Amino acid sequence: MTILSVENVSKSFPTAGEPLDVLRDVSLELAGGQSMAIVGPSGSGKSTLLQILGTLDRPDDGSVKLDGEDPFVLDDTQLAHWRNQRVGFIFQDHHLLPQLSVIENVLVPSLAVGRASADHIARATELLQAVGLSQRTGHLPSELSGGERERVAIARALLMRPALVLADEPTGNLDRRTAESVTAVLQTLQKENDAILICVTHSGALAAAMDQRQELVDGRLVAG
Ligand SMILES: Nc1ncnc2c1ncn2[C@@H]1O[C@H](COP(=O)(O)OP(=O)(O)OP(=O)(O)O)[C@@H](O)[C@H]1O
Repeated sequence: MTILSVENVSKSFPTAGEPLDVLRDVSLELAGGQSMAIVGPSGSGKSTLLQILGTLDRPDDGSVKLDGEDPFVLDDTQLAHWRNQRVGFIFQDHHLLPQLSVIENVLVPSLAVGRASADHIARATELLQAVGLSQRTGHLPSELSGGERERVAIARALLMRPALVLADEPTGNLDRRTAESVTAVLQTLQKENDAILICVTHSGALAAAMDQRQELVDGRLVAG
């Protein structure tokens, strides 16, 4: 079973005055199939933590390991490959490519390793069925509702069977009912794939749906 192990991660940003200590000794451990919400006020460092967990930014101190492997020892090319294979990202504004169809968007992570294979296409088709969009695979993102676009983003995040799925406000732009159904889809797919899911959110409903809740307070994680 996959284990995500985060130990004493710290991160500061320079300012005109004293450096801003955004994360101080953040530690957490999650196993495959588990989910965690990270809550906290605006500016408390939630996105910074998610960026570090996704290896898009590096900690100043501490370690992030997936199954005992430290991705930060890799060079940039190896790290990009590792991230593509191991981490799925879901953003509030979905980041779909407007000129690509729904299924092409889902297949984007497979393009980093060459052409989409028949297996990738079968997986994308399955995932689009699971998120309820099997009738919309040839449509453009502009032809979908906000909730449907977020479902495409969820399918795309899971294409490569990542061990870790990171979501930044995945329901932030959605009305309550749509948010509930998107949360249910995300959770079902996360559990079926035995992935670790970490959601950064201001939404009490999304946080309540996760197995665990942690709050970032003064750069430290406290049980929420
Ligand atoms: N690259 C950077 N350089 C300097 N300061 C940064 C950088 N990235 C983030 N910060 C600062 O670090 C703090 C934490 O930002 P972060 O985006 O992680 O907060 P957040 O909790 O995700 O906020 P929100 O809920 O509003 O998205 C903020 O004060 C922000 O201005």
